[in-house]
Amino acid sequence: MTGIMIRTEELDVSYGTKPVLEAISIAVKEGSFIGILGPNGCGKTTLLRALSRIIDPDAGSVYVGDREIDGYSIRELATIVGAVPQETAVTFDFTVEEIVQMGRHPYLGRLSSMSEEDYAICRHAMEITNTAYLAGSLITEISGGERQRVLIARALAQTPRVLLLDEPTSHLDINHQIEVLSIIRGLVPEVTVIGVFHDINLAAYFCDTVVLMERAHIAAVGTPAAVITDRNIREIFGVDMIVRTHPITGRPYVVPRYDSGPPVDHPLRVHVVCGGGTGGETLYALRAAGHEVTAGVLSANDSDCTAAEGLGIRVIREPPFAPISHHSLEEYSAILSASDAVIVTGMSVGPGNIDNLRELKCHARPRIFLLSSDGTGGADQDYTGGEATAILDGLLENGAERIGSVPDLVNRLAALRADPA
Ligand SMILES: Nc1ncnc2c1ncn2[C@@H]1O[C@H](COP(=O)(O)OP(=O)(O)OP(=O)(O)O)[C@@H](O)[C@H]1O
Repeated sequence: MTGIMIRTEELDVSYGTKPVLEAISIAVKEGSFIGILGPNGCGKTTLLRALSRIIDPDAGSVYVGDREIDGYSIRELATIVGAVPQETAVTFDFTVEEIVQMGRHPYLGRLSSMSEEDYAICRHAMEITNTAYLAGSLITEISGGERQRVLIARALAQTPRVLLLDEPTSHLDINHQIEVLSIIRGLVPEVTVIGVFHDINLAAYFCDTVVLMERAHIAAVGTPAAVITDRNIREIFGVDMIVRTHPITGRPYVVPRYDSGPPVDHPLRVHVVCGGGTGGETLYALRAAGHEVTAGVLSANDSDCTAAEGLGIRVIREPPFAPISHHSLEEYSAILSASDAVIVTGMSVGPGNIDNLRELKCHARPRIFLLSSDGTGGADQDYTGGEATAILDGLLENGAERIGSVPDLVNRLAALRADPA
């Protein structure tokens, strides 16, 4: 054994005259969990089919262990490679138990029947996939999610060394997705697993290696962190996603960067002074309403800074725990001068961010809206010995408006855009 469990060399596959895989070369290490990702129709299922010899390539080779896949008998290959197909429709009235027992067929002689050991292996496969309670049910009379788990049990009953899974969790609810993938993860490293995923986050969490495909080709291979980047996602899936590192798992995860709303005529330039999570909803709503939004000055480790950057909003930022620099204040001052409106959220104000309010006090020109859920327009907490409260009170005396909710703010700015006077 080479340490490589399954590999392809320059694999070409086509359906009729349509090339679907072109010169695919991958090597899957024994005992690893590989996730294949890619847009619809890029060839993921076809690659799995080639790896299980369901289809023959036009050119190139598939190796299982040290041998070319064609060198195995069907029966021998089925003892090594188990596959769970994407299409789970089963039309014959077999019981769940019978379906799972089919997984033992490659091990049975022509006339021999199942041994005690075969039954025990099937029971174990059903236990770990939580399908034992369905044993006597007809496969045609259980839910799609249950059927998916039964087909995984059948593949496990083959006691394969390689498990190929085509969207193993597509019919499963979130609880069963995690349960089934945890079970499959638990089979590693005794079993080498190759799975097609549509859920990038599940692949990132469960897989050691991710293969990103793009129209018949492999675009990237590597650790989830190396492959799941905003650039790769944008280029391959054609969608803007926010890619972050999960604070607990250390794995990448993606969330959509939802579209800003349709472009509006004469958008307002709106600056948001926020912090500590008070600004996220406002930033999102103002951007969705089509305004040109800026934010800051914010500390780089503030969740509002993360939210602004995730939304593609220009943000004036300082390194974590650094005071607001002269340079940032200049930039902030220039933005305030150019803004049509400034929103101050009901954030906590302390020595680290009081300069935001001090600077704003000097800028009478833009419309100022003090947004707080209690409608008072005050700071959530004032850690400045009253200075922040005094500045906000002064702004109100000079015409700043109190706003009690984000929808009210959006409506107020819409009115302002329609009638700047
Ligand atoms: N049996 C077939 N005959 C002809 N064309 C096919 C056949 N199966 C798949 N195709 C085509 O081959 C291409 C690759 O299909 P494949 O199922 O491998 O893609 P996929 O990446 O798994 O897609 P999805 O994410 O939608 O499941 C697609 O354009 C598809 O329409």
